[in-house]
Amino acid sequence: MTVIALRNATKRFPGTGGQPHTAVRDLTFEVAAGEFVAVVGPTGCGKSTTLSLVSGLEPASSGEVEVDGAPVRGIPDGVGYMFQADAVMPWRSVIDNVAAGPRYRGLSKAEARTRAMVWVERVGLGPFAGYYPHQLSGGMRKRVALAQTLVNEPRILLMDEPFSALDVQTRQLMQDELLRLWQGTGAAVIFVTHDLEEAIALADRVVVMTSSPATVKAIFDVPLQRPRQVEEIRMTPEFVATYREIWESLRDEVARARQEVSRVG
Ligand SMILES: Nc1ncnc2c1ncn2[C@@H]1O[C@H](COP(=O)(O)OP(=O)(O)OP(=O)(O)O)[C@@H](O)[C@H]1O
Repeated sequence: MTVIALRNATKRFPGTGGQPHTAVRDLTFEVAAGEFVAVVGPTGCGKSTTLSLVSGLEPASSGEVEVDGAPVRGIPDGVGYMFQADAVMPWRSVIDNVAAGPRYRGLSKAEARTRAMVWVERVGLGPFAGYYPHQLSGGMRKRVALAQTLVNEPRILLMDEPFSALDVQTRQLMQDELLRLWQGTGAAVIFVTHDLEEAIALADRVVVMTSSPATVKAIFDVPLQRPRQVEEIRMTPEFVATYREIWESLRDEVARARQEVSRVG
């Protein structure tokens, strides 16, 4: 069942010289329930803008963006986000950070804390429930952010380079953690990343964007079984072959974007 659909979606922002600036053009792709789609493309091509269209943070200038078959107008129900900078509140303990969403959605304090504790345990932070963010490592904070997002049981998960600030080891741990927690939720995921290895390790399909203004260049199926163990899967011949195939497509766009940057400045 298609949950997210973009059809020829274009986004133009007011440009500095009076000319509109096209951030993304004619984007067309779909994401089904329970499907994990990664979006890769050169720096600045319009990946975050794509997420803003789906989340309703920015309206499309033309074309269609639909969630559950209805045009997106404002933020649709059941959308969870995770960004590079997490939304962990420094003045709240781990449990209260995770309970904030359920509280906001009308649960009593006790109910919200009970529900939050389930997710705090699931992300492996049970013993740290009373800790404050400054007492946690970067990886632990990411776990809080993951619990904060998943406690709301989103049907759509929009992730914008959520792990890119982490060291390689912690990053792989978090990727495994994400897959473990996402599996079986039925959530449709769009995961934006610069890192093709990360995209392949996580996704069912990889959308390659062109350099700016971004459009879909190609969409690749990832022929890797689930459940996956991220460190293990990277060594397999299927992974390497998939990497080579997608990189072939992405490489030209990255080169084009670099030329563009050196031309501009
Ligand atoms: N609110 C806005 N107003 C004006 N221009 C914007 C706005 N948001 C994005 N843009 C422009 O749209 C283009 C695409 O930006 P976007 O952040 O979507 O790219 P990205 O691929 O996510 O970048 P990165 O890889 O660096 O994270 C850029 O040229 C950016 O300057």
